[in-house]
This record gives sequence, C-alpha cells and structure tokens, in this order.
Amino acid sequence: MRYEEWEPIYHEICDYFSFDPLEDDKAAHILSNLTNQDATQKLRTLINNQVVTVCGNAPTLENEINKISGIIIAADAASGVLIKNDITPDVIVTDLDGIDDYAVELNKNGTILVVHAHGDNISRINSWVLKFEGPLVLTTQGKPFGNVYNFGGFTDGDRAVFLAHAMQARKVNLVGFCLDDQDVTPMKKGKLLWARRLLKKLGYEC
Ligand SMILES: Nc1ncnc2c1ncn2[C@@H]1O[C@H](COP(=O)(O)OP(=O)(O)OP(=O)(O)O)[C@@H](O)[C@H]1O
Ligand SMILES: Nc1nc2c(c(=O)[nH]1)N=C(CO)CN2
Ligand SMILES: [Mg+2]
Repeated sequence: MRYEEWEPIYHEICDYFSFDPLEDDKAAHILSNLTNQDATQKLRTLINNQVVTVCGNAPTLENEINKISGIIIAADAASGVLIKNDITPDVIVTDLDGIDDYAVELNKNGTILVVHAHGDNISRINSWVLKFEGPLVLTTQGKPFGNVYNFGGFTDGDRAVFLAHAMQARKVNLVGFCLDDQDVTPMKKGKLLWARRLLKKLGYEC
C-alpha cells in the first residue's frame, strides 16, 4: 500500500488508540540510528512470486501447523510456537514484544527480522536491536524514510500480510488468525479489530 493511501487510515488508528504520531516518528528515527542494515532486497527475492504462509498467534495456530507451506512468515510470538514444533520461520515480523533470545539465534542463521518501531516500544528497540547480527528490515507505521519502510498494516499479523503482498507473493495463506477472539484484553480486542478491518481491505475474512 502506498503511504498516501495508508496515511488517512493511520490517523484513524492514532485517534482510536490515542497514539501520538510524533512518538512513532521518534521511535523510527531511534531505530534507524541504531543500524544501517537494510535486507529489503533479500526479503523481496525470498518472497517474490512464491507461495507464502503468514502465521498469526491465535491459540488455533498449534492445530493448524499441518497447513503451513511455502515461505513461512511468523507474526511475533507465533515464531515461538513454530520453534516448539520444529519449524524455522524464514521471516519474523515483530515489534519486539513477542520474541525471546531464540530470535537472535535464528537471525544469525538467516531468518530475516522485520523490526517495527512505534511510540510504545522505544525501550525494546534500545535493548534488542544491537543484539541482532543477521538480516534486518526496519519498519514504521508513520512516514517512511531512509532504511525505514512502511508496507502498510498495523498489528504484527496484518503487517506481515501487507508485507507479503508488497513483496509480490504469488499466494498468501493465513494460519493462526482468529481476529474475533473474545478471550483477550480490551486493548488487544481493539488491535484485533483493526487487524480484521485492514485484512478485509486485502480480501481476507478472519
Ligand atoms: N487470536 C489472536 N490472538 C493474538 N494474536 C492474533 C490472534 N489472531 C491473529 N493474531 C495475530 O498474531 C499477531 C502476533 O501475535 P502476538 O501474540 O505476538 O501479538 P502481539 O505481538 O502482542 O501483538 P501486537 O504487538 O501486534 O499488539 C498479532 O499481531 C495478530 O495480528
Ligand atoms: N504507538 C503504538 N503503535 C503500535 C502499537 C502500540 O502499542 N503503540 N502496537 C502495535 C502492534 O499491535 C502496532 N503499533
Ligand atoms: Mg508484537
């Protein structure tokens, strides 16, 4: 999605959650200043024209492992579920609140980390990013610049789907997405509602 198309949606999201866009920009600049890494071309080569499975972290993921095929993109904590099931994600899309030290090891061995900056993860950016030795792609939900991209999307899960579309995947399958999950906090419910709205724009009903 082009930024011009994304921007009005982004402002609606900021109004909904009372997020401050200036804090998002501050986070994106902190991230960009920590590393000049840019594995976007590697990511594009990996995904272009391929079948991709994006794994969300709904409780159903564990029962849907057998549906995974092609290039595997894990949304944040879904990566831990995959690892427990002996599956190595090719890509992890994360705002750094759902991963653990295993992500540093995976990244060292080639898993691409797509690290998202926002106003509420600045401390996580500062504590995690310098530990990563492998390929990184940096993202923002605000205006992109330099080595910081915006492919559209909001939560780790729907952002992963927007990313796969932006990288021209041939087909994008979703597993572990249950966006009307009622067994979550009010904040999470709001985030899943937005994920659902955004994925609907790409033609997915989940
Ligand atoms: N029922 C569900 N519960 C949680 N996540 C879900 C669910 N269904 C789909 N997802 C997707 O899985 C992604 C990764 O889940 P995780 O539990 O790591 O969330 P998170 O990292 O705390 O979410 P975020 O940081 O995006 O707020 C979410 O961003 C969401 O898009
Ligand atoms: N400012 C801000 N932005 C976000 C947040 C968040 O908690 N705060 N969470 C996200 C993942 O769902 C994506 N973007
Ligand atoms: Mg997260």
